Amino acid sequence: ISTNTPTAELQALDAAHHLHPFTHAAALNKKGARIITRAEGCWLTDSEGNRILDGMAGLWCVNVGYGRRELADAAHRQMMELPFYNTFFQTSHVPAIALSTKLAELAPGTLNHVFFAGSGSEANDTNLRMVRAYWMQKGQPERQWIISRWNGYHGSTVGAGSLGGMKPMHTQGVPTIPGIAHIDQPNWWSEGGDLSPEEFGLERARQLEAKILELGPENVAAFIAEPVQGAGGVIVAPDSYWPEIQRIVKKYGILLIADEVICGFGRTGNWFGSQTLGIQPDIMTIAKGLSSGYQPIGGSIVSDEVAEVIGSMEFNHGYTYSGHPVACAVALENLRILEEDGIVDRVREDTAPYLKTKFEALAEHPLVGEAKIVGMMGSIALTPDKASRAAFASEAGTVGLICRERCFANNLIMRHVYDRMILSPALVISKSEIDTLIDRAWQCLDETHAKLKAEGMM
Ligand SMILES: Cc1ncc(COP(=O)(O)O)c(CNc2cccc(C(=O)O)c2)c1O
Repeated sequence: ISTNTPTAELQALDAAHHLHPFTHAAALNKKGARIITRAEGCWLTDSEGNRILDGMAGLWCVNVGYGRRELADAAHRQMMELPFYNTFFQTSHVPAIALSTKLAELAPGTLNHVFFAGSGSEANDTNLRMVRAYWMQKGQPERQWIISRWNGYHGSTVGAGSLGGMKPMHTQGVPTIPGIAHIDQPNWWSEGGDLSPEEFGLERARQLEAKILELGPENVAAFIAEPVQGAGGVIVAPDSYWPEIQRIVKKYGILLIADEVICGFGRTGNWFGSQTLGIQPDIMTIAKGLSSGYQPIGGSIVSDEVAEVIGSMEFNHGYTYSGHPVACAVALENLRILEEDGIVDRVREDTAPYLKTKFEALAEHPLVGEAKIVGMMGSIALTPDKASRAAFASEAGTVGLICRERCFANNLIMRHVYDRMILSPALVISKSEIDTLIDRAWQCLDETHAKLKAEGMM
């Protein structure tokens, strides 16, 4: 089979043999998957020849856009030179050395050491083991608890899935692993009630201090959080949140892990979301934009202090593909493109401000309650009543799904998270493509609104 195989045949084979992530297979197989065959810049082509504007950069990851030949060439060169060797057993290789050196240069503060993995989930599993080992090595083995947030997302391995706060992932027969506690998320739109955003931000941040005191400060190892929650619906915390979190982690001397899998590599207008939000983490989780998704790679960038402690023991952890040479070579070339094409600077100075103005104007639509965007990651909250910030009477996600279907019908990809619509385009999106994207978003919202009224759903 090939990209020229008829769609129906591809869909039948897909239904017969291929199991998809986070999918109800029987339902998908009834309608058949959409087959994406090619992509260029911000545009996808499917097996029916439709050209689709990808408002999600794949899965928040194709930061430099599709079709960058330099990345394919980097992969080919490396494959011809050294297609694989491991970094276990006292060995290393140029791609892993070069990439970790580049990341140390780009990362803020003393974040100068990189432990590689094949994905963001695996990197967060590294962090789980690393922070526990760190405190054992420091002579405080009772510091076991790791605190994270409900509706935070840190991946899908058993460890990362436990760190995350997506309850449906904790109810499939694999409970969360011991030693992980969750506090509430800083989602003012859905959970702020009558508090102002500023009051709410402080209240939610202070849940961390309350949880630390409940567990006993001497028993707490770390706090993990996304600078801006991504898969949770692009939840932008009120301005009062992060300074308070920073104060609390410093006060109790616990490690701060910033999960930059989505926020990293220009997504928020700086190299890292931590820089945009004013966070000083001890560890940063990276993946996605690290290679723009052209190769599977993730990692943990850790501080001099953490590296020194971990480095004074046999750290019994790692993966076959930790520092895979081809993945590292492609990631390095990807960072070179981001830097030399000035993409991160142009996002911050030019295209993100342009997008922000047009994106926030979506809040004028009758269906849209709030529109929040940081750099190139934004979300709108759909609501039947803006003033009360009410949820729809239908099951959460029903309206979001309708709107997503309207997007596909209009050859635009936006993700829905319950009844929020998400945007996270490639960082190379042009102003005219932003105009097209926003025009289509308005169209989708109008069609969704019409459908809801026709069906008496609002
Ligand atoms: C903040 C964060 N941390 C870790 C991971 C896990 O990375 P891997 O998937 O490479 O193991 C993620 C991944 N985020 C992610 C992955 C797949 C789908 C969606 C979605 O929003 O639909 C989001 C993420 O967003």
